[in-house]
Amino acid sequence: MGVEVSVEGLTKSFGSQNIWRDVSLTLPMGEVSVLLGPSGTGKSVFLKSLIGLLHPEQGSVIVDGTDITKCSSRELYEIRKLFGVLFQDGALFGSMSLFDNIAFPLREHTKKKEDEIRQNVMDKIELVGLTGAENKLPGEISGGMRKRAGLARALVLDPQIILCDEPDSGLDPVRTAYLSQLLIDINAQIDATILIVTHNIQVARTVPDNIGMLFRKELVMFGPREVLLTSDEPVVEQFLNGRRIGPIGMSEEKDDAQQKREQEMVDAGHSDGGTAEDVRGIVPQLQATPGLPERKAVGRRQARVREILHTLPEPAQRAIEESFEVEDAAQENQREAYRKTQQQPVGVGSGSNSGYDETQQQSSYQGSDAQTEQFPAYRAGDKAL
Ligand SMILES: Nc1ncnc2c1ncn2[C@@H]1O[C@H](COP(=O)(O)OP(=O)(O)OP(=O)(O)O)[C@@H](O)[C@H]1O
Repeated sequence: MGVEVSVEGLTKSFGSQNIWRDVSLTLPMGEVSVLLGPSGTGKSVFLKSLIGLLHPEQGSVIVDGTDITKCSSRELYEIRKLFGVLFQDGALFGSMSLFDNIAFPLREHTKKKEDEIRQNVMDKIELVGLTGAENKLPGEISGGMRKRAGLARALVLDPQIILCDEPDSGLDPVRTAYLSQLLIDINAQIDATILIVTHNIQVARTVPDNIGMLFRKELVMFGPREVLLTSDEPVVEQFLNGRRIGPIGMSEEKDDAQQKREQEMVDAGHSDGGTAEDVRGIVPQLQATPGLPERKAVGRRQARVREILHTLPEPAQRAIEESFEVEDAAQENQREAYRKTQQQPVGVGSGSNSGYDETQQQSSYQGSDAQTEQFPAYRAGDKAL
């Protein structure tokens, strides 16, 4: 089960360069959250601050009751075991095979025997669709494969908190869709608290329970995904639609005069670079693959959000009510499909029509062959990625 991460008044600078200030948010236990923000706003710095790799000057980060900004290095070492982190570039050791890279945390942090380590590592390799590539060096595989190897390594200690820094960067849209599904399925199976940093709007719209956004050295919002997705804040609207027109510039700060000049060009018929379609608004959140347990986070989040509903903007309130209806129906389907996988098959020829379908049965997160069905293309061969 995941643990809550509570950030209060966090401020980080490098020398005289302030990155962000007074950031407060809570990653609810077992929920999936996404952090958005233009390049250079300090999203990676934020992730690194959550695991104590960087040291903010002010504020606190409470993980499982411990403030990691103030604890001893021994306590920090223990707390870090709760985390699985997928760094932006996979952060693999170039001289080690994928197998040894993925085994590294187990050899470093546990006393498991080699045959147990092998089993665990091969399970994770299969989970992310890298079977057959375990003996390759990171330099011999594609960027997308490195990313998946990094995810396998992040999962190998069965983390309670998973941090993913741009898991989709370098992946094509189809592989990104598989990765999104994989993250939701992992959440359903181990109920881990997940934070994903991404620029991918499709991921932001379909994966998380909560979304936050960093801009101009501040957290401009963080909350239920419907709040940001229905927001008419200019910065949110511009970011979601990928337009040049708005407060975000090529460098982060854009002054009023530049905004005015660009608006005049667009008014005169020049494209603003965005899609014609407005991509704000709610689309259904991804559900766990049928046959897996329901995501426990869904019910907990509904209870939590109901309590704060009256404090949210009107459009978000409406969108949340609608989301709840869709979620309730989807959860019921999920439960029903899961129940079927749990039923014992009745003897052949007994005339049973229990609906049990062995081909649908999915085993658990640990070593499931069925899990890799989420990566059929990968199973067919990893050359493509
Ligand atoms: N160790 C460091 N020392 C000094 N400056 C740093 C360090 N790490 C990051 N920075 C600076 O902090 C700022 C934010 O960097 P960060 O990588 O967190 O941005 P980001 O929002 O993740 O960007 P992107 O979306 O492009 O990955 C940048 O200006 C970067 O140069």
